[in-house]
This record gives sequence, C-alpha cells and structure tokens, in this order.
Amino acid sequence: MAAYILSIDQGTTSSRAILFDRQGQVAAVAQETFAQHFPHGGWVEHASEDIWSTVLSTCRQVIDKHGISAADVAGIGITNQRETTLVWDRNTGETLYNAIVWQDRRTSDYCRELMQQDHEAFIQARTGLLIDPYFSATKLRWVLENVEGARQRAERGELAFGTVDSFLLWRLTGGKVHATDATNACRTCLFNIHTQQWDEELLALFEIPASLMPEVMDSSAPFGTTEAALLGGEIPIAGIAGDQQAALVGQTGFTPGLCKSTYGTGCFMIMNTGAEPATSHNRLLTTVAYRLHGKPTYAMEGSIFVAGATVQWLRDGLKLFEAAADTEALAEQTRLGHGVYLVPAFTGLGAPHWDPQARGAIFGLTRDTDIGEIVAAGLQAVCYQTRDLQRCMDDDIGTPIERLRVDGGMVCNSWVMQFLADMLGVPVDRPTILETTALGAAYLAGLQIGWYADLDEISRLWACERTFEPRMAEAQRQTLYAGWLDAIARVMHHDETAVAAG
Ligand SMILES: Nc1ncnc2c1ncn2[C@@H]1O[C@H](COP(=O)(O)OP(=O)(O)O)[C@@H](O)[C@H]1O
Ligand SMILES: O=P(O)(O)OC[C@H](O)CO
Repeated sequence: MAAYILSIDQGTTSSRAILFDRQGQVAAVAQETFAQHFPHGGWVEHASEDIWSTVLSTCRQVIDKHGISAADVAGIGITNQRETTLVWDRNTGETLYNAIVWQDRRTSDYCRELMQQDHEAFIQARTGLLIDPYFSATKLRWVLENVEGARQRAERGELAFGTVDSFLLWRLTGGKVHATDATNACRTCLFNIHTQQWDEELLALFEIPASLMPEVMDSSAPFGTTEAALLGGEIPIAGIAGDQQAALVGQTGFTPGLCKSTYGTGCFMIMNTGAEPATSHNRLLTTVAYRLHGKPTYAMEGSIFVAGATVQWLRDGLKLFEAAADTEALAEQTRLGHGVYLVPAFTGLGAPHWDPQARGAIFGLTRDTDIGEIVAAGLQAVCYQTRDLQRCMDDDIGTPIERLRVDGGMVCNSWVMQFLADMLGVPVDRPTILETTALGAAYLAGLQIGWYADLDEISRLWACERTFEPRMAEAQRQTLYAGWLDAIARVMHHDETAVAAG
C-alpha cells in the first residue's frame, strides 16, 4: 500500500518536496533555491522555468533519495507562495512573462488611482482584501497591458492565468487541468469570497477576460493526476492551498480563535474565524482558510512583507555575519534596551499600514552601536510587527488572542521566540514539526484520499516541542514597543520625490 504523501512547497526563495507518512512525520526532504530577479526598483520576478524545474527536480530527488517509486506515493499536496502571477499559452504551455512575485510593487501608481476613485470599500466587501500591488489582479492586468499582443490573445481565449499552484497543476497534469483552490483564488482580488466565484464586476474593473481564469475547487479535491513520464507513474493530486493557509492546516488551526504565525521570508499571522467571514476595521484581510465539501472556513490575516528577509539582508547585503543561525548568539550578547530600531519597510509596509511608499530605516544609532544591536533590532522588528497585528486582531475579534502557534524558517531561533512571547504577552507554542506549510498540504491531500476521516483525526497529530512563556515586565514591554511605534511613524508616507530620486 502506498505509504507516503508527497508535498510540494513552492516558496518565495526555494522549492521543497517532502514525503510525509500517515502520522504526519517527515520521511525525506529535498530543497532547491532559485534566482530572484529585481529588474527595476520595487520589481521582483522569478523565471517560471526555475519554478517548474526546481519543483520537478526536488520531487524526483525526494522519491529517489528515499528509495521509493511513484507507486509508493498515495497522493500529492501542493502549497505555494501566494498572489504571484503567471500567464501562459494554453497550446504550448509557455509563459508570456516571468512570474511577477507577490512582493512586486510595479502597480503602485495604478493602485493609487483605484484608491482615488474610491474602489476600496467595494473591493474589501467582495474580496476581503484591500487595494495594494500585493494581490494578483493588478499584476495580471500589467501583463495584459505590457506584453505585446497579450490582451488580444487573452480575448481570443488562447491564454491562461494562474497563481503558482495553478501553473504547477497545469504542468504536472501535462496541460490537462486549469484549476486552483479557494485559498489561492481569494488572494487574486478577483474572487468573491461570499459567493465563492470569480466576480464579474471585479473582472470588469481590472479589465480581465473571464476566459483566463482557472476553475476554483475545494482545497481537498480530485485535481487530476501527474503525467506518468514526470515522476515515473500517475499520482493523484489531491490537495492544494496557499502556503499561509496550508500552515494553518498544518498547525491544525481548525477551531475559531486558533491563531498561527509563520516566519519565513515574510510573516503571516492567521486566525481561524469560522464559517462566516469576519470583517476587519483595522485593515487586516479576510481570507479563506480552507474549503472542504464546498464549505469555506474563513480567517483573518495580517501580512508582513519582510521577516526572515531582514536576516538575509543583514547577512548578504550588509555582510554582518555568515549564517542566519549566527543571529541568535549575536542577539543574546545584546541588552534588550539598546535603543536601536530597524524598520524593514524595504518593499513598503503591509498590514496594518498598507503603505507601498514607505521605505526602511534604522533609528537610534550612536557611536558605540555594534553589530549585535543592529542584528537584534532586525530580529525584534519582526516581533514588534507581530504585536501590531495582534493589537488589530484583538480589537477586531473583541477577545484577546490567548496563545500563538508559530512555524517557518525563523522560529528555530529561540531568542526571537522568547522576545516574541514577551512582546505579545501570551505563550508562544513551537510545534515538533516546523514544516507545517508542507504538512498542511499533505493533510489536505490525505483527507481527499481517505487517509484521515476528518479534521479531528488530524488535530490529534499536532505536538508542541516548546512553549515560550512571557516573562518581561509590563513597563519594559510598553517602553520598548513605544519606541517601535515612534520608529514606524517616521517611515510612513515617505516623500514621493525622495522615492523617485532614490
Ligand atoms: N536561526 C535563524 N534565525 C533567524 N532567521 C532565520 C534563521 N534560520 C532561518 N532564518 C530565516 O528564515 C527564512 C527562511 O524561512 P523559510 O520558511 O524557509 O522561508 P520561505 O518559505 O519564505 O522561503 C530566511 O529568510 C532566513 O533568513
Ligand atoms: O514564500 P513565503 O513562505 O514567504 O510566503 C509568501 C506568501 O504566500 C505571500 O503571500
């Protein structure tokens, strides 16, 4: 009997393929990073063939490495960087342009026009999102406007649009299936989260021909089977979810009020809000957590664009240390009240500020500021931003978050996790399996293929490795956080002439 589910985690900086057994334990992992392209200031692209080739090769590696064959894989789950936009030719499968990455800000001016035309309330009511270059709609429109012949070809029905999951599904099934799941669809800004359908008025507003759009399916569904030649056999693709929602599933966040935060390139805090969408009054997003048997479960989300990416910048840009793991020792040697604040608004600010013009800054430098203080400030910024989101969520939901489940590449840093618990004033739970994103996709596939009877059965598989209890005195917490609020206020609404000049 096939003993594994193959989970494909196509992230912003790397593609991973992970084999999970039925207990949700990792059997084998393969990972490949790929190039980030920054063709102009604020633009971020991936070569679509890099996305595809790293996914295919990591899937093959993980199967080989573990000495199994396609017949041992009961199903595939796909999880992916969300919002990232691809357009391809339905006949050849060739993409028209690089993947425009979620972080890309090229449509800022168009977004400003939409704001000035007062479209935001309408967009928020239909999609749960706000107007920002982050979401797919303006990126897709950009491709249609800027790639020669694209609009005409789209109008003739020759092209397909997809987020990364859709693109991979198309390629894995040999061009037979053009579909996505509701968690990815709801990040495009073209999907009505109430009717669970593409919204005709939004398609018209963004000038997107409906023929481009994929079919929207549940997160656990029969999406198709892999072309036999790709992985040595036909494997059913049975689960799809955007990576942040998949992490909520991997953390078994199935009850309203349960909240998780994932610290990878960015940080995404998501709370399950149940069967009805909850609207934020604090500029958080309403999103689909997962959709099963045609029924969506909703979530509230705070999206921070830069978390682990600060560590990468300190390492690769400023060359302050060799490895991301070195930050823990550097921060440990630093006293907390060092007075340095690093605001990593490299690509503007996400929730709750949504300021695409904001830019990063370091405040509080003195003649004796050392590397440890700058590194600690970079790590602390991630925790301060989580505190910003927590305040918004507490206010929107009306009851304070009781505890937070964490995952993602950064959470192995125990110094960060302790400071996070101190800043939030609630316990922070780090699970035994940190690959929760991939695990969530495996669980979704497992539900579809009958490995798990229901969500309760999956919930019993979650296990905590360590809880970080808050231990900072309230007065110190407030003083440190007040310094952050002051720093963030200073980078907001950056002078536009300075942006243009810089
Ligand atoms: N020990 C560490 N301390 C702080 N940050 C870390 C540590 N280890 C990894 N990171 C950061 O975590 C991020 C990688 O997390 P991951 O979940 O793999 O990201 P993604 O899925 O977004 O590509 C990187 O930005 C890296 O700098
Ligand atoms: O690739 P990650 O893990 O940083 O996730 C990216 C998010 O899905 C963007 O919304």
